[in-house]
Amino acid sequence: MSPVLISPSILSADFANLERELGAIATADWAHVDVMDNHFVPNLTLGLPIVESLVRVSPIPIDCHLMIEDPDRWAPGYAEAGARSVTFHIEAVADAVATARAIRAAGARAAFAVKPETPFAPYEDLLPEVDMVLVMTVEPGFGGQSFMADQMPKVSQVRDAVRRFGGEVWVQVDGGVSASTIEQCADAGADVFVAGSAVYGAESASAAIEQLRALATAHTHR
Ligand SMILES: O=C(CO)[C@@H](O)[C@H](O)COP(=O)(O)O
Ligand SMILES: [Fe+2]
Repeated sequence: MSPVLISPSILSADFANLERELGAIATADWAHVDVMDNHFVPNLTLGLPIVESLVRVSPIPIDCHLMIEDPDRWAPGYAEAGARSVTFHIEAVADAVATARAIRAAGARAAFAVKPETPFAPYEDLLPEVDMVLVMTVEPGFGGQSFMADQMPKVSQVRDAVRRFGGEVWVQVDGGVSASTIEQCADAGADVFVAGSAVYGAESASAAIEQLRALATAHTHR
């Protein structure tokens, strides 16, 4: 297995042709699906019925990023629908341990995400309960925003905490990740990279995926 995972975000894809758009990223590791409810974030995308359909036609596993209120209630359903990984926001969840356990019990990898202004340190004790931590490198809600380099110390902090913990917890970055920003993410300790506009905005999605993979692999510490 490659030491890094590339997870293109279909938020930048053509929503009228999602099966074809998933086919275009078949050489990636995961397909990142941004679920937004217009409450936790000021944008509305798609929900469970569409994720169920995407799981059926996707050539690669689905990586669900839930930007929704009350993930305690909804997140396990995305795991039951067949998503490989389900990420809820720590700012939205009431019981992170119970939600992560319910996601894992339904057969998916569990993860929590932190917004740019949310510190990681108060949640370090959750590491045994999850398979990944997502450090947002933009304010959640929209694709195509500028990368926030000031989040790199937080990525390093998560990586250091994972080393101390000693288990295998992946560190994901999401927002503004491109050929010009991915190396600093890998240097800081990220190993799962979400990229929307950098992949779907490229002339060739597969060439963009390979370029991102090569750059990240050259800078990873995993
Ligand atoms: O979760 C989000 C936005 O909230 C992301 O997954 C974006 O979809 C990434 O898009 P780019 O910043 O890579 O264009
Ligand atoms: Fe996302």
